[in-house]
Amino acid sequence: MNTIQAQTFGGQILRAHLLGKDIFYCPTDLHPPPTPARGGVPVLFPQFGTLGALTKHGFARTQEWQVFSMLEGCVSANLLLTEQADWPHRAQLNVDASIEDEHIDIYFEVRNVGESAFEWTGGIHPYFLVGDVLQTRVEGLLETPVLDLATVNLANTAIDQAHAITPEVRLYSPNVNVSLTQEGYDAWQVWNPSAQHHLNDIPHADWQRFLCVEPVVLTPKTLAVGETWVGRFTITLIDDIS
Ligand SMILES: O=P(O)(O)OC[C@H]1O[C@H](O)[C@H](O)[C@@H](O)[C@@H]1O
Repeated sequence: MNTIQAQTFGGQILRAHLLGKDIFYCPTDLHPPPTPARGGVPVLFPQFGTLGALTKHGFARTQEWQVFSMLEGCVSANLLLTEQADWPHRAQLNVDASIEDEHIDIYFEVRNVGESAFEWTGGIHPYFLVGDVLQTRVEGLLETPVLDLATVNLANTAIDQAHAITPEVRLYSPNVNVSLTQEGYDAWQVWNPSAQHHLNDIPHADWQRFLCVEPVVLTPKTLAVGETWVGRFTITLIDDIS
């Protein structure tokens, strides 16, 4: 059965079970709030990473959202993000995810409901459960048509690369083979913390179990008052291992 599970903290999808496969890495012992949950699909807004002066990856992932599970296999999460320190704006964020047949569709919508225009970066940060990142490759990135994770020295160094956007990339791994398609974003960020990581919110060896391939907005987008931006991200299970 296809199922999808989310939590209100961060409006975060945690797990999705698609045609018998767990798609996302998510530790069983998640650190409780206010630590952002490391796993599933965090939402990053209004700042990607350290691309500005705000808190890393913005505030959305550490707020309590409203989550509605309307039907089995559908999640709708909403957050009215009000003024924060150094961010005197208001944004309505919606994440709508549905899982059907061999797809997971995730819509991320940002609407400026304040009284001033704002710039933002961000996006979504899926942790794909790959089984073994050292036997994983990503195909279809513009500058690196075949990114073979076995060759990037993850024993010593993290991979943290931004690639110009392409409509589709494919992730081939021992756990899942998926096609990733998007509209609205401007980059794919590829991240794995390597064996040398200092993350204290996952079992140490788990670095090898996931790879993040993130549809993101890295060039600041301006949203005028009342304007809405929509990003679409679709994960499709594929069978061929070429
Ligand atoms: O540890 P976090 O704050 O959740 O960030 C995890 C990672 O997110 C993104 O992939 C960034 O590109 C990385 O630089 C960052 O380390």
